[in-house]
Amino acid sequence: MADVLVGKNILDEPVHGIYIPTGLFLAGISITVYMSGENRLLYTLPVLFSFLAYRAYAAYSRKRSIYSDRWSPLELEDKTIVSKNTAIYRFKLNTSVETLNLPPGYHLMARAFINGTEEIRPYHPISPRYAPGYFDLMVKSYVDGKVSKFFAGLEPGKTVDFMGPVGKLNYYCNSSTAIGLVAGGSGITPILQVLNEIITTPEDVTKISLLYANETENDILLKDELDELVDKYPHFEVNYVVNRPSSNWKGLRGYVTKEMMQRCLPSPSVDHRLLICGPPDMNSLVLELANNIGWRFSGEESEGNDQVFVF
Ligand SMILES: Cc1cc2nc3c(=O)[nH]c(=O)nc-3n(C[C@H](O)[C@H](O)[C@H](O)COP(=O)(O)OP(=O)(O)OC[C@H]3O[C@@H](n4cnc5c(N)ncnc54)[C@H](O)[C@@H]3O)c2cc1C
Repeated sequence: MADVLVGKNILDEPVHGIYIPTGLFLAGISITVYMSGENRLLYTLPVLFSFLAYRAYAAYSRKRSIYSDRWSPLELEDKTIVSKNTAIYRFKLNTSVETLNLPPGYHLMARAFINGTEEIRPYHPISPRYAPGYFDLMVKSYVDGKVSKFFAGLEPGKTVDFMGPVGKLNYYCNSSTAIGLVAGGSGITPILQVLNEIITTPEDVTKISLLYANETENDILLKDELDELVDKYPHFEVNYVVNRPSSNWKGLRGYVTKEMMQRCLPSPSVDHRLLICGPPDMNSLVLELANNIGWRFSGEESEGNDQVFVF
């Protein structure tokens, strides 16, 4: 899996950090020796070999930032408030060229010690898979929540322990012709990962339809960003459904219904998939409706290739 590199950091990357300077150095020495006939310049070669040894050591001793079998503290770089109870937290990876490279639908475990007790919760990063040097978590804080409230109190410079990745979903480019996504509240996070994966892969032409349910219109997370994506990517569409809307709300109202699913999402078919992430009650309701419409699922915990997948 290839990592994205930004130009200014290309020399930090192991291969380029060795080949490019070596090539330039050798070309320079060869031309100078050829033009001047001064063979003593070849005595500079030990300098080159020392440089190569240093670059190779630096490249191979570089550590990954997150492991699946132990906790790693990562520094909060930035925090962006997106609604009254939700913020995006940007964490730094160990180097500016490392990418989290998390498959869509996979999450990280975050650990906090609250009143001396270890608390562990899962979170789905929402940044693009190959974002260099960082990843973003979007966390909704609950008044009586332990870890989500701990996040809300974090300031840049503080660290949080992470472990991962964890997950099951198998997604391959163009493996379905159309995908229906149903999200509720902060359940939008894994849905954004799948969406990101599809729209950042130019050859992926999967049609994506999102039905996003919330209590009020103020609870809709990243609405402007989602609407922008609809304008930019013709194969993506979104419908919002709000349970307690204001009188100005022009979108869908109430809880998700069978008619909404039939109108806003692809129909059940072997070429189509349905991915669902919301609070448990909403997931149960959507699965029941999906069953009525004709989607087939095992009724057990979702497996990676399931046509109907609940995160
Ligand atoms: C696979 C997975 C991925 C997740 N990814 C994200 C993510 O990217 N972003 C994110 O914000 N959350 C995500 N969550 C939820 C997250 O793991 C925590 O459960 C959430 O942050 C609350 O933890 P807490 O310790 O603050 O609350 P807890 O201390 O565990 O719960 C305390 C109280 O908080 C309230 N509460 C907690 N969770 C909910 C909820 N879902 N709906 C309504 N009230 C609730 C309830 O009143 C509850 O009694 C994910 C969950 C799973 C299973």
